[in-house]
Amino acid sequence: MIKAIITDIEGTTSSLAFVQAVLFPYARRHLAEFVRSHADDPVVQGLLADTAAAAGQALDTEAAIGQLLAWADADQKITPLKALQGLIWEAGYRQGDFYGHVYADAAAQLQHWRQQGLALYVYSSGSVHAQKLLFAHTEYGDLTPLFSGYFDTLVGAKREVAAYQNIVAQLPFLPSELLFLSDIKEELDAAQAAGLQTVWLKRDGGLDGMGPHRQVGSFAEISGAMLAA
Ligand SMILES: CSCCC(=O)C(=O)COP(=O)(O)O
Ligand SMILES: [Mg+2]
Repeated sequence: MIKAIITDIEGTTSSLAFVQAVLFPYARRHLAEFVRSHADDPVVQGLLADTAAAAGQALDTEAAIGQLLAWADADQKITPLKALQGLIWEAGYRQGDFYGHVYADAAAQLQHWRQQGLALYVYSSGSVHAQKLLFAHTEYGDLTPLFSGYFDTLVGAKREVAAYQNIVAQLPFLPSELLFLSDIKEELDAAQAAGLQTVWLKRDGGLDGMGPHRQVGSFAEISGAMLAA
């Protein structure tokens, strides 16, 4: 029986288009100026050091900016880039430049599950800070009170089994009591290999019922029977 649900964001609770066409371009547009204007901020300095280390570069602000932009263009889920994106989006949310997109079916079902006593968690490549910002600024209001915890790439990459094992180690549930929701098959494969139950969100259709993961087109199709299994 499922006791807790862990959800992905992009393509699962929230539209791919919002992340790809709103969030990522906003962060890219402001990245160089943000880094230069926060060069004295110890948090940003730490992220630049992490960038140089990950890239095998000497520590240099302009070289780090170039590397971060290259990772952003390739949608590389490198931890210092994801952390920096979160810091840049904070200003965007605060100024009302955009809302955090959450599908209506996801907002409704998350509230329903919470009322039923299920624990809810997020696992996204976006930093925990970015996750909280998104769910705090939705058109349905602040959804962060629904969640008991957040995980990002600090537990590992989403296609690696070890990441899900690390999450399980931090939660008071058996792996089989956890349901992981994602739009990416490789993430679901990794979660399943760690013993979690899985549901594949296929929001663009193409449900074929094939393979090891149950498939749905929206959160509304995640039935009580799936949670009782
Ligand atoms: C936290 S919102 C931005 C999502 C993001 O940065 C990203 O890379 C998408 O990753 P996900 O694991 O949610 O598919
Ligand atoms: Mg996703």
